[in-house]
Amino acid sequence: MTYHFTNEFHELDKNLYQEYLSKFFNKFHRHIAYGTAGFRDDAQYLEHVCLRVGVFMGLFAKVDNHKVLGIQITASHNPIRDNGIKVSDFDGSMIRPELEKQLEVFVLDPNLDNAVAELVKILTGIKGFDNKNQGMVFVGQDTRPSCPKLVHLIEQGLKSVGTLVRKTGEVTTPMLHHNVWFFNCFPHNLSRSSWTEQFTASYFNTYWTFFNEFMTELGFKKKNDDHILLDLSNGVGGVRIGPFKEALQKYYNLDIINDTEHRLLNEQCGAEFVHKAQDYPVHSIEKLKSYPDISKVRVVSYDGDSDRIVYFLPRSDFKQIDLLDGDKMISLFALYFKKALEKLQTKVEAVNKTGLLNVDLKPSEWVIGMVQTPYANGSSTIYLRDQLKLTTFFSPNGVKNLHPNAHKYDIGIYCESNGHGTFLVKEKKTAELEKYYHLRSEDFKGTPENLQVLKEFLHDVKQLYRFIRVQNQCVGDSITNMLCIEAALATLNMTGQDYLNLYTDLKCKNSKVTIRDKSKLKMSYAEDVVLEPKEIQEKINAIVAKHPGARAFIRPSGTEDIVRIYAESSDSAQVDAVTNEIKEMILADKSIN
Ligand SMILES: CC(=O)N[C@H]1[C@@H](OP(=O)(O)O)O[C@H](CO)[C@@H](O)[C@@H]1O
Repeated sequence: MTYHFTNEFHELDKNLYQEYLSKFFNKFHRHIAYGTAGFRDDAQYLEHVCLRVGVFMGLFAKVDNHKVLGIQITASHNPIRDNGIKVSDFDGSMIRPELEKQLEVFVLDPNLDNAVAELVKILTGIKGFDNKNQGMVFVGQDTRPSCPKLVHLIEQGLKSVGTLVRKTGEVTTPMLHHNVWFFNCFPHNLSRSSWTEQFTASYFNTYWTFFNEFMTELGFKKKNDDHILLDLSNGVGGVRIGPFKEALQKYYNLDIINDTEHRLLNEQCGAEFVHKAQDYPVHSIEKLKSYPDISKVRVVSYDGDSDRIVYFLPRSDFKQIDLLDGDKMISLFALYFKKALEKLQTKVEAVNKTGLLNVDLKPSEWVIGMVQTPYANGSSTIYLRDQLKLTTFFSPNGVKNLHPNAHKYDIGIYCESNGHGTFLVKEKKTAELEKYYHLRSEDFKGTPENLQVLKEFLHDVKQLYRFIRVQNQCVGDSITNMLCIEAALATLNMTGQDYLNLYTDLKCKNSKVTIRDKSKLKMSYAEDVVLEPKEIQEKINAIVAKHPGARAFIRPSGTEDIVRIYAESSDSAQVDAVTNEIKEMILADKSIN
């Protein structure tokens, strides 16, 4: 194989690339796709992929000489032997769709010259691209043993095209995305040569500052018998929770389990386990038994890289849990925003009558859009659409699909049922609120009644602004979602039980089955109808028709070599029956086996 990078590429090291490529390409013996959340596989098959992703991102980084891109090595909820690669665009969100497709082509092309030439053609069409630029990429990792080697290969790929690398060490995936967003999009005093820990510290400083202000303004006081028990899935969250753990004691009695045994990553613990098994994570029961009043406890589980979160309420017999999943979380956020906007509208009208301020905010016109996947519990959609009267939209699975759909609304709230999601508020809307953030009623002159109206308006507008700033809007983030859930519950004066009672979940089951070739299944846009082979969907329809009130679908997983089966109904026996019948039908079907 020969490589003809042009000399124009800054500090190009062809030999370095050649050496690594010959060593690792032969291990690359199977098709690898950019799945639901980036590349993911058994770590031993990712060496070549890392090298290629490094070259790709190194070239993409040359679009901007002053900004940075990000790469995170993690396989999130997967077993410890797996690993994966997630990539961040300049705005801190997942890489733009056109380049995501190209990245897959780039990794699979056996001819590197070809791959580079094609990529450069595309990058040339992006404003700012200049192959003499020296880009920079932040590279983070989770706690898996395979990470150091894969990070090293990413680094070699980046360096081979002359791009600068800043290794941020063990960080959660949302922290990596935050660091990129913060450096590129938020006002700060850092430069590319600042200490890595200064970027990382910005994460705590940004979100904690706004949360702390929010809770202080609310007058929230710690209650002695309320406890939060945090399960960190033995993942990278355990490495980075420290400052939050300490600071949060101001408002909550917070205990942490499953934070340091990294070799037991995701085993019987964490958000994926709790969501799928609907069971207590390991070590939680002993801890729960030590609390005086279990009805006052909320258990919170993060996944391995801390981008997903679920809550649950324990029961006194420790046999079942009451799950508060991603659908419940966004229902709470929707309720918070709906009430906050309604209240703010009345405050705007009142303050405008005082003549002290001329406020041009129109909160009642802001559009809140809810984006869910077909895995969303049917009851949540009914609550959001019929009770809260909000727009609901169904997107394919995977944050990369939900996120852009949520961008269409003034406030776009999205989440996968498993707890992966966030809310997005248009920058223009956030700026409209920010205008009032530094105003103080003490600096105005007027009657006491008018000043009181002004004070109340400023309180509400600032609280809404702070709430928005507590959220990491790049990707789903367990830490910031937890802060937002707690801030919303405190504002709405809701207990864990009130949160659970927002609506009653239908019974549901997520199961998996392995077939010979999952790629034979061609799916509809939202991935809940099998388009090909047609007969499979007909058979599913026939099974579901036998169980009135049930809903079920199958879809090939984008992160594992399996097909997922989802079934829901108000009757759990029916859920089991539908699941089993679909499972048997799939295993017996010759067209996919
Ligand atoms: C049903 C389900 O839980 N699917 C998960 C899972 O994707 P699959 O493509 O279904 O394997 O992993 C993704 C990445 O973590 C997550 O975004 C998604 O929600």
